[in-house]
Amino acid sequence: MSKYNEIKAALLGAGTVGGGVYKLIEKRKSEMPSKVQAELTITKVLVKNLNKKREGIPDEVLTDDWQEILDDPKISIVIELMGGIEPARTYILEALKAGKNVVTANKDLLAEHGKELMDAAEEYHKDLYFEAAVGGGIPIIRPLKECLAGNNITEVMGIVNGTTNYILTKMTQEGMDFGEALKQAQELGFAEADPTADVEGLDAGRKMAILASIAFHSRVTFDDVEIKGISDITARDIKYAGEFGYVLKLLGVARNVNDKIEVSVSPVMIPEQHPLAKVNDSFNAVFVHGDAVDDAMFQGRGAGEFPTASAVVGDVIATARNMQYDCCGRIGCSCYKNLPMQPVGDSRHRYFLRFLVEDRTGILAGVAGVLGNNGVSISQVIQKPAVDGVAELVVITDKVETRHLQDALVIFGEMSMIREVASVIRVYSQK
Ligand SMILES: NC(=O)C1=CN([C@@H]2O[C@H](COP(=O)(O)OP(=O)(O)OC[C@H]3O[C@@H](n4cnc5c(N)ncnc54)[C@H](OP(=O)(O)O)[C@@H]3O)[C@@H](O)[C@H]2O)C=CC1
Ligand SMILES: N[C@@H](CC=O)C(=O)O
Repeated sequence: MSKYNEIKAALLGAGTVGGGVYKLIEKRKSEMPSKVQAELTITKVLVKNLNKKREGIPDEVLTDDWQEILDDPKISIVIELMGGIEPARTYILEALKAGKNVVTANKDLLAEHGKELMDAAEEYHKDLYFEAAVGGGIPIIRPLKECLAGNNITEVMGIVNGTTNYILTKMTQEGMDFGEALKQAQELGFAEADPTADVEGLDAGRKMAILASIAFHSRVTFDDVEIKGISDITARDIKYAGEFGYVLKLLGVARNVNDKIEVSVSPVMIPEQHPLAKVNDSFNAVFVHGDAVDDAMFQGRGAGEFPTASAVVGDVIATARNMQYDCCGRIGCSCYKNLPMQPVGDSRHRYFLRFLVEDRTGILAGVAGVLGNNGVSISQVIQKPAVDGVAELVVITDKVETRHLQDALVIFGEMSMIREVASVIRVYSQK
């Protein structure tokens, strides 16, 4: 019989991440007494389908009955890895109310109901950790909440979705088509249950809402984030990016500009020499700018079984340690400000515009005229010869207020010389 007491935990979900967490806790089992002065055991695993074969998880711990976990007073940590809003939200609230600590990787839930969950954790003095919800295996939540707590953070920016970074990397480096790259990302366990959330930027939007809330101490929800995904990105856009010396990435940007917050997710052309341009495959990277630390960068695998399990198990160990010292619930909600959001039209960016135009003279002058009349100046141009009567004109603008570009786009839509504005993509520029 062990001299240590036993901390019992339950897993909700045994998919990509849940399976990884079970295996990683088993792998570290013998070291747990040294790490947390207790044995740590997963005694129950909640799943939907009891008949599915689970590699590495014994059948006897599986259950499809949440009540069995909730009613078990010996289970003191609930690890939610089912995903989605319901029943995850209800289960977490019930677990906290029943006096159990919670670890989750569920960004969908936190981006929408973060305040409600935090309030419940505070009310019942329990831990609610969610390191894996942003950046997979990268430590970023606790560094922001704890290590960087002495800073006034004004910018958080980075690549926060592994699936889209994998897709864009494969399209750029191997000329792979979008569908094939997405299929591979799904097979590798990076993608969400519905990969639309990845491809359309929703997953990254949820993560940026969570990061911005923590960084700026003001609640930002998913609805506050301006979002554009990568489903419209074509091989031609990627090729032109290369011609101009850029690499295309799905970038999340959160800024506090004079106490107004702007948060966006969109494809951005990044200079080839920028550190983010070299972050490939399922890797994520997050830049943080604080008044004391200056610039800090966090990089690592942003998705997948064991990178994500790494963050979840770190949270479970932190919770177990807090339990030993009776200090659960010490890191609660840090949103003590109520800052307004900056309207999207006010934000300033450079843009890449790709036009399909009639094959005749005067097109560049016409396009430049409309842009100029709306206060948009051009910094670079590429014109391609016509194929089947349609020519291509590509311009990169200087930094403009987004509303001015939007006004110009309306006028382009009415010009007969312009067949289509095929792409409008942001180009990276310093603050
Ligand atoms: N995959 C990744 O790389 C990352 C995922 N995350 C997040 O982690 C969470 C889990 O993701 P992932 O492991 O990929 O998801 P999966 O789809 O692979 O697994 C989900 C698991 O939850 C179970 N489940 C779903 N709904 C219910 C329910 N109503 N009752 C009981 N069990 C249920 C499923 O059961 P069954 O097996 O029976 O179907 C399955 O075991 C999500 O919130 C996701 O956003 C975070 C970071 C990275
Ligand atoms: N689907 C997500 C998984 C991790 O959060 C991603 O691809 O980043």
